Amino acid sequence: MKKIRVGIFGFGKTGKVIANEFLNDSQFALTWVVRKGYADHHKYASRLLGYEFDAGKIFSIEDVDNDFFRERPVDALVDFSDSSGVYLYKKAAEAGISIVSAISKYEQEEIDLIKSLAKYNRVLYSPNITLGINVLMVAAQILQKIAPHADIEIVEEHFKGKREVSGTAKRIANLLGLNEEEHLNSIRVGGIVGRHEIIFGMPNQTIRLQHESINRAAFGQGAIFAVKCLIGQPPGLYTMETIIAEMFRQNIPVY
Ligand SMILES: NC(=O)C1=CN([C@@H]2O[C@H](COP(=O)(O)OP(=O)(O)OC[C@H]3O[C@@H](n4cnc5c(N)ncnc54)[C@H](OP(=O)(O)O)[C@@H]3O)[C@@H](O)[C@H]2O)C=CC1
Ligand SMILES: O=C(O)C1=N[C@H](C(=O)O)C[C@H](O)C1
Repeated sequence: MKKIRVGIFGFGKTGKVIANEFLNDSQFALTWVVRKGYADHHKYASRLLGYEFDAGKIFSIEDVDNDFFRERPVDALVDFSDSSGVYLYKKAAEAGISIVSAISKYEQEEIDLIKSLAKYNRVLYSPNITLGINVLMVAAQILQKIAPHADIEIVEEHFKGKREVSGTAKRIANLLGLNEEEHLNSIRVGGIVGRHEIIFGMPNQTIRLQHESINRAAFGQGAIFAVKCLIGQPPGLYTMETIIAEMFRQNIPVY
């Protein structure tokens, strides 16, 4: 069976784990990895991750010229780099490559660029690409409608070095119509990969919806799920939330 060819932007804390998940999935062929600098330039991500075969040749963003995507065709580009990577998407989209962006925080200009590419290509954007957090986001919106008077607070916990507020938590606040300044609480401790909790406070009961990524492989499995979802789809802007919401609709229990 023809493998799904994937190229990855980013080979940092998360990108390395994402590359490993794709290398471990026989349905995929990791074709290249693009990173910002020249570290490990033209080495293979597979070898750096301990495999005995060559896959995922490493390039720098400086190598991504007008012919890069045509000379190294893939079916999907998976981005775990930096918001600046979005400015390379147009070349990929014009080469017919589906785009899965897992960048957690974009400025409006970058969102607008992604929307413009979605007019003629498949683009999936997800600030948190785990299956679990997107189930939590859909469930929270349903719960808010069921209990419209509940007090709601968001707590996000990440590793000590994460400077920015969680893009996931910002997205949750936006979905629930909450003021981030007032209802989003950030904690930075140790090596926490990512934990998000939405607390619904009512007079006589509290409901806590919580998701914890205990290994960055969760993001890799989410990216694999996302790439597979885009196969065969028409051009458009997709999100994990819309895909999971449809799965909710199809699986609501009937009593
Ligand atoms: N949506 C989701 O579920 C998740 C999203 N993320 C997001 O992924 C991003 C990366 O996170 P993390 O791995 O921790 O960050 P790191 O800083 O550890 O790694 C960033 C990587 O991106 C590379 N890079 C930077 N700029 C570019 C560019 N313009 N083009 C290509 N590569 C580039 C860096 O290259 P170099 O090595 O040369 O410096 C590095 O390899 C963040 O935005 C984070 O929020 C993370 C986890 C989950
Ligand atoms: O930087 C990270 O690691 C993560 N970033 C995303 C965010 O900011 O929401 C998603 C995940 O929580 C991990």
